[in-house]
Amino acid sequence: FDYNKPKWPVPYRRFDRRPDVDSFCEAIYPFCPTGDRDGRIPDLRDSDVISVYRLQTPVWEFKYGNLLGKMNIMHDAIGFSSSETGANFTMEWYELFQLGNCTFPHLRPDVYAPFWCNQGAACFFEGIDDLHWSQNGTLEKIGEITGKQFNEMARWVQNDNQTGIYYETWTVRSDPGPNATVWFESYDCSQFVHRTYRKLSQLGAKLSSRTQTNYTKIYLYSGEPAFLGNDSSIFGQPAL
Ligand SMILES: CCCCCCCC/C=C\CCCCCCCC(=O)OC[C@@H](O)COP(=O)(O)OC[C@@H](O)CO
Repeated sequence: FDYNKPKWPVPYRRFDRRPDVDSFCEAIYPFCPTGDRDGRIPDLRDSDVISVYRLQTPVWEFKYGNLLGKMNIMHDAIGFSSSETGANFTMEWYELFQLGNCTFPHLRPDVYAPFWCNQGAACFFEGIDDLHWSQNGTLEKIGEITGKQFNEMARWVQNDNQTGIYYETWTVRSDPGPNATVWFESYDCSQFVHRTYRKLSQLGAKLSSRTQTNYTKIYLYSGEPAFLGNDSSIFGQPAL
């Protein structure tokens, strides 16, 4: 235990590689249908000038319009537009098996521990669906970056995507008050957008929004969590 490191929030756990998904997990909609199967991101010319866009729309907007937007349940993404080629791109991070699977586990008859289908991943694809983002949300230019900065960001996204695997819907804190302790941060679409903005800023990009940007959080309030052990020590699944 490192007494110099704050105990809370518990750091998000990263992994060496993304595991195969269990066939038990079913997606209602295919994940990243028009993105590259291996998550590749095209290399742009270093001298290119890329416009960067803040994208926001209600979760499931393509199916329910502004329904969840009325409850401020919003999805966040980033858009890019190359001045040299005119190509547009959307980059977002979301669940492989939808939000419900990342918010609540399954109880399976043959498995003692709660079973999660909660992988999330980055999705990069050509095109920006202007209407999808602008009609109930936001599509705002927030800056320009060079092709070189874009390419370095792309390499960072691919490593981030191989190590940050599990979507976490809940932000867990001690109480609703302003001085609450955060026990666990969420790990969702908006966190990816924040990490990417931070990486672009580290690469020297200047990004700014003319309007206040609000991000969706759902809170779970709890006393100080105690570590109980891992699944096998808690749920005692006999060796299969
Ligand atoms: C049986 C359904 C149960 C649903 C339970 C949901 C309970 C949680 C309630 C509120 C959650 C608030 C936190 C959600 C953060 C949303 C930000 C985010 O991570 O969005 C990612 C996805 O949810 C967005 O999904 P889509 O709208 O499908 O967008 C993907 C689309 O853009 C692909 O092109």
